[in-house]
Amino acid sequence: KKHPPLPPGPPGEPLIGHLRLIPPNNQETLFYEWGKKYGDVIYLQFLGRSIVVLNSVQAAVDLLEKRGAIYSDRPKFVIYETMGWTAGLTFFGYGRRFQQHRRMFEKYLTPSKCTAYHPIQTREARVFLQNLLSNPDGRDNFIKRYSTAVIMEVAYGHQITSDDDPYVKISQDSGDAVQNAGPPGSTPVDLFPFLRHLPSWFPGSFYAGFARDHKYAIDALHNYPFEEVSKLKAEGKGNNSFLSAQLDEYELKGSDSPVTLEDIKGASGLMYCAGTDSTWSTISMFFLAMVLFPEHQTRAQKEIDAAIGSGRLPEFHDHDSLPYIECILQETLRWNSAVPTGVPHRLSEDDVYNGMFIPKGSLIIPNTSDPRGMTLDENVYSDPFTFNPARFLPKPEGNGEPYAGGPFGFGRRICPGRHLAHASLWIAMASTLATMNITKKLDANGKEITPEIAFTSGITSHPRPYQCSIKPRTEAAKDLIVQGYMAETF
Ligand code: HEM
Repeated sequence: KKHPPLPPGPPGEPLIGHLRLIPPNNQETLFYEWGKKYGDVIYLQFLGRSIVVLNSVQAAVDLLEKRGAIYSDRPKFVIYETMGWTAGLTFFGYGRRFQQHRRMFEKYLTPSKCTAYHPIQTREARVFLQNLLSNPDGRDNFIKRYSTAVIMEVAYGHQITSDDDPYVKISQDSGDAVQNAGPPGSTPVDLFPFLRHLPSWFPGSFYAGFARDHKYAIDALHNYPFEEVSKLKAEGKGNNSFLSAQLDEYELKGSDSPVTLEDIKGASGLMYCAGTDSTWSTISMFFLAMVLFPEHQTRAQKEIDAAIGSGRLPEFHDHDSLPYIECILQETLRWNSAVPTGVPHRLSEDDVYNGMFIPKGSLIIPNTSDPRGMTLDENVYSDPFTFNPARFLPKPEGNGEPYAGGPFGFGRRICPGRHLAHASLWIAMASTLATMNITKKLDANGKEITPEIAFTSGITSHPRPYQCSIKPRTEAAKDLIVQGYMAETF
């Protein structure tokens, strides 16, 4: 059949295409390099499977949003399925089950519903500050604990009070499993599902073995909270959570319920999983940015001092009087966001874009929020590698540049947790800036240690471990942290 030419791309090898050219990790960097050479839309091929990488927001909006009816399917996530993700929205194709799960999430996570979770976020932000005060070197663990605590309470109504809590273990094991499961939807096993049946030493099968070994963690994530909340409900003590609300609706609708108990388990497990690592990673990026670009920290602190003084901690109602904090949040998402190559979409019909033929079944990878991808577009962002929150302020104070499109995905699959995520990020950032100074650590010779800008690879990307010094800004700030913690937890 005659069709227009495929999008441009690097030459592949006979039969195997680009199989050997695409690295298993940090693919986004290579995609960006190819994008600069071949254009915004590049075509790759793995043993006959088409992959299209989108390197500009324009192309992603044109295809994933404007043509959402055919670009919202997902490829098969064989690795995640093997691991036990059989009822999670992220992994559903575009169809009835997708619509049902999407409704469950959207109904529970509207901007106005999300204001009901502010007290949880505020309390956990205060606990976070107290933890930083007691042990600044535990920063990354405390960020993780904060992100986990918020989403765990929203999803399951469970409040973490100690590290021995069984939910903490479940969260650690499931987080490790997801984080190390390879590029989502594009490992060799995802592209050639027969590999899942071969032993993990067989070339290309490694992630299938990994998935089998970690299924226990994903099963526990689905079953344990479900059983705990069901038990509470049986005792007439249901809690205020996504899981409990879904069970209430299920009971109310009885046999007319459009979803099953498996759907409810899957949706709550996914909410927990999708919301934890991404928030944790984004707050870690924020700390890294504050160490490397201290001038913006100083400017934000001046803004906080002028707007709310130094006699109390920030609250959500301060949001509109702290525009620079919002710019810092947005710049963190642009500079280095948590999900660098998004989650791949799948094209469900042949399409033609700007004279290029995109075949049905292509895996569409939006090279989104990484600085090496769309947000590095020099036509949109001046000096794009530099962390500069002022770029968003209107001219002449700033550059009037737009917030990054893409950190939360695109079109009909855009992240349904983005309002909750935004609030978690905002209160953590504002509270930290109001009370702490984040600076470079000194080595044994008194020389500053400059953290490297480097990231892990996986469905979410974290800064590689780095050191920094975190100290209260003043004695008064220290008192505020302690008082805030006591007021929230006793
Ligand atoms: C900073 C935090 C977060 C970031 C950067 C982020 C980013 C993303 C991205 C890039 C996608 C893929 C969208 C696409 O396919 O086009 C996504 C999907 C998703 N996110 Fe988030 N997310 C965050 C927090 C959350 C939270 C807090 C929740 C839940 C409360 C959540 C739930 C989901 C779900 C369920 C999906 C799958 C949507 C679908 O397939 O239709 N995310 N997220």
